[in-house]
Amino acid sequence: MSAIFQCLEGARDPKADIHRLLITASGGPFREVPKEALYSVTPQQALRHPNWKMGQKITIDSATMMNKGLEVIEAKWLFDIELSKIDIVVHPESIVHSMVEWTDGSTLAQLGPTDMRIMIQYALTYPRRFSTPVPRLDLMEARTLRFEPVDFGKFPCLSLAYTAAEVGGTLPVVLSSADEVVVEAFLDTCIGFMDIPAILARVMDAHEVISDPTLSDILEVDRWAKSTARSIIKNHVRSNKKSMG
Ligand SMILES: NC(=O)C1=CN([C@@H]2O[C@H](COP(=O)(O)OP(=O)(O)OC[C@H]3O[C@@H](n4cnc5c(N)ncnc54)[C@H](OP(=O)(O)O)[C@@H]3O)[C@@H](O)[C@H]2O)C=CC1
Ligand SMILES: CC(=O)[C@@H](O)[C@H](O)COP(=O)(O)O
Repeated sequence: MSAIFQCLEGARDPKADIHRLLITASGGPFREVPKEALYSVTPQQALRHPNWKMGQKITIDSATMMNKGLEVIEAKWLFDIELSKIDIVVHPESIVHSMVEWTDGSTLAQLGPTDMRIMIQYALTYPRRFSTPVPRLDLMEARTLRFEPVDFGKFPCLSLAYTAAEVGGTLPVVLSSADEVVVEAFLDTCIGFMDIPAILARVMDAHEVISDPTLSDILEVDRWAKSTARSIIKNHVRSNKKSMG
């Protein structure tokens, strides 16, 4: 989001002049793994992010690409941009941290080393910029910047996030809260990697959306989503045990 914010700096009328936001995603550890293999990947494999050293939850979210889906929801609200103007592009190098394409065909990109300390420092020092201990980006070393389309079929969490963003109300709460529980269940090897989107879809389907929620509605929906995810996981584990005899 810092990258988008930086690309928007100085724009007189961003809402009118933006053609689309391009949020970059590394593609995670399974970018080149065939979909059928994802049913048997382990938490250890999912935690091996190719570029970023992050916490366990966000690292699994990067592997399912839910992290990028959550960023789409963030961007919609942070920058007040309609969903149809928010695209994701896979960029394995994680050097371009996102881009803004303008109505005149220009595209502004924010590049930098793959290190969050720069983005966090800029959030603290804005509008000034100060030196950091982070090694500088060397494009002569990077040489190639690749961009690939997102595979929505392989990463169903992305479509769930776009659906939550489209429907709005309390559905993004359900997605985010249930995701916490489901990711934990995967890390605890209670469920498989591809059970993550399957269980999230079931929780979302079971939810009656409140379109204009109060804070207490949101807190209650957070509780409901986590409890519903837990009971689906419990039944899932129980039926797995039965099928294994
Ligand atoms: N790391 C990165 O490069 C990036 C991170 N982010 C975002 O930053 C956030 C943190 O990421 P990261 O540091 O990697 O994650 P970690 O899992 O390493 O850290 C999460 C931290 O949040 C705390 N926490 C979790 N739940 C709660 C809660 N309910 N109330 C208060 N604190 C809580 C944890 O505390 P405890 O240790 O006690 O569980 C832990 O200290 C995430 O939202 C992630 O999406 C975004 C972009 C990049
Ligand atoms: C650094 C940052 O903002 C993370 O959100 C990072 O983008 C996660 O990696 P993915 O691009 O693989 O989700």
